[in-house]
Amino acid sequence: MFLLDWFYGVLASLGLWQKEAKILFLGLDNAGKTTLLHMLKDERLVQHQPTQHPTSEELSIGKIKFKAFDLGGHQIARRVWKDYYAKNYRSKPSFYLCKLVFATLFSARCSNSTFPNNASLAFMQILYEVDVGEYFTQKLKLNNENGSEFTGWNCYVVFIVHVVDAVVYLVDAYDKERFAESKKELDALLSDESLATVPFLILGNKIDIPYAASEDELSYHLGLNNFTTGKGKVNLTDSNVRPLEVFMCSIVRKMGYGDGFKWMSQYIK
Ligand SMILES: Nc1nc2c(ncn2[C@@H]2O[C@H](COP(=O)(O)OP(=O)(O)OP(=O)(O)O)[C@@H](O)[C@H]2O)c(=O)[nH]1
Ligand SMILES: [Mg+2]
Repeated sequence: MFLLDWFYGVLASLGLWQKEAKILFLGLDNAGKTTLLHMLKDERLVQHQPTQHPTSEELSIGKIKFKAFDLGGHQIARRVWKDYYAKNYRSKPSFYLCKLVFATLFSARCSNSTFPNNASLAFMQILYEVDVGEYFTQKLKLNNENGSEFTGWNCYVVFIVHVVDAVVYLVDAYDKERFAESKKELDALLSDESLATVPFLILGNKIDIPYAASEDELSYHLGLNNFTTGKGKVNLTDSNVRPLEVFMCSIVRKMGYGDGFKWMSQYIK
């Protein structure tokens, strides 16, 4: 499995190995989302047709999930954009109480004192792709078909659903005429309550093209000068500040985005 090994290697080098990252790739049409996704997936440069209608693609390898949304730049597609992340993805952990009857499934394996044990919690995590929060159990006396009594449990679990871990927002740094348009869409994302705590990695792509914008120029036009939180290791845990940084890159030259992902990975739990 050369490809898989290689991919794990890449994810490790980007700091994402062993992280359950759900990352949205957003940005105007033609910014390079699909190119980046496929570069991360198989290091191949593929020419893609522009996305005419909003589409999503989820890559899942091991514990890592990339969820990519190519949302097209035309007006109709953009109206759907907000609906996409607002309805389907909530960044803040949302809680729901789930009642699971594990009597038949786990009672044989658990002693009274250890249910739910690590194995059953891991099972729930895998089954529901969530973190397990608080839980409490209720002991039950149950009967087998043959009438004999055995102990079972109702287990009430609060699942923590981390729906989006980060947003990678791509901007075509060469296409200066569309900076205002890109800013408008980015502003809408940044001011949306449902994405309030989500780290944003802004990638200024296509710097291999002469006269592409510099980082300063792009940050200025996107209105981010006062909002970037610092490259390198910056601890923002107690600050209530959303991690946000701009990294310039060229996906075709395979440069720049690696540093961005490494920066972002420190904010993915
Ligand atoms: N010069 C240059 N071109 C790039 C780079 N990255 C992507 N492109 C080109 O930009 C164009 C758009 O790339 P896509 O990946 O299809 O863009 P997208 O964001 O998925 O666009 P939509 O699907 O329309 O939303 C393609 O022709 C890519 O080859 C880069 O780093 N440098
Ligand atoms: Mg695309």
